[in-house]
Amino acid sequence: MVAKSPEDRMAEKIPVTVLTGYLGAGKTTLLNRILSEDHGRKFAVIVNEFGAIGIDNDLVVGADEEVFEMNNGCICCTVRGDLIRIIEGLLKRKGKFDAIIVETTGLADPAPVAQTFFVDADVQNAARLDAVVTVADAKWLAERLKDAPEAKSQIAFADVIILNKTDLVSAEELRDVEARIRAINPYAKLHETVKCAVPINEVLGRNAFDLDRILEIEPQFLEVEDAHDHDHHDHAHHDHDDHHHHGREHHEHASHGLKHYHDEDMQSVALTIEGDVDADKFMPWINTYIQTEGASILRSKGILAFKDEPRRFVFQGVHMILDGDLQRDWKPGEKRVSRVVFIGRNLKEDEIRSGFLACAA
Ligand SMILES: Nc1nc2c(ncn2[C@@H]2O[C@H](COP(=O)(O)OP(=O)(O)OP(=O)(O)O)[C@@H](O)[C@H]2O)c(=O)[nH]1
Repeated sequence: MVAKSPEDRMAEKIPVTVLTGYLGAGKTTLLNRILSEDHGRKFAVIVNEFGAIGIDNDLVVGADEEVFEMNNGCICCTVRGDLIRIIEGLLKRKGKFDAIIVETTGLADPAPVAQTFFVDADVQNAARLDAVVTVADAKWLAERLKDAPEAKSQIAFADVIILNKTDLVSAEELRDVEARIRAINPYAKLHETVKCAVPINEVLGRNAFDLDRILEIEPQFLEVEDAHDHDHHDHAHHDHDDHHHHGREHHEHASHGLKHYHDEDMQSVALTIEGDVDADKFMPWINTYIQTEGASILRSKGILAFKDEPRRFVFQGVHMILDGDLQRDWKPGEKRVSRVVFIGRNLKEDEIRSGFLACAA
């Protein structure tokens, strides 16, 4: 038997794509595009979301794919252990799929996520980080670069950048945002898109993650600390039916020797009605609320059971722009519940709660 070259061993490792991008940029849109394409490959998908209510998982299409959900906080800190466990579990079933895709929450700093593939020995032996793919919102990125350090880190760490929603900006605005991206990351392959329309081969199988470049940005990338104290920023609270989640200030902390940033001002309000909602009450409420409070609501999503409607109503918004339609039927045996989640700064939680609960049918 001939000894295997390092290249051969590399090729045998399962490629992992980390899909990142700020809240609402289009990560799920890209993921769904990848999964719906006739690619003949089988993916395992890991989805991490901030809102703790399991809506993202529901919005991912794909009959064949296995979707693993991680809802208990941000992937870059509290649940990194979960990420390692899920990946180790997947690696034991090698051969069942061709690649792993990790969709992080919009609020994750990708550095510690990427680091997972270099500091955990079992993961490192069997998986390789293929690329960090960052979806950027052409309309909002410039604003987020000013007030959200995660957004900047996502751009800095990207091997591939999908500059999405170009339909929402002028040619001049597009040049401006592109220049801002290039000032942070001159290396990444950049694609301008509407609805993340990009050939799948531009996103997967890139073999693009460049450790040397990352060490230039983040010299401590490979340093590992044993002790790992997260008590001071346990930012997921789960009370009764509703979940909320907040902090006070921009917060920087070290994890595994790596500095990373957290926007502790960001909060989410997630609410559930155990049953139907009256569409004639809900639609005017959500439209008005989003128009008046959209500046502070970065992201909104919901899956609703409308009275006398066999299909699920799914809506989502980024600031003031709302999308919603009736999608598939509620399945037999599937419990008709109505769930919404709002993510933003200084959310008026009581107002949102009373407004939503008043829409119950
Ligand atoms: N106008 C416009 N809207 C888009 C485009 N791409 C996606 N959207 C819409 O933007 C919203 C957010 O898209 P998602 O793919 O859910 O974004 P995301 O990054 O997964 O969001 P989070 O997981 O909440 O961070 C949805 O309503 C999409 O339909 C685009 O190119 N143009």
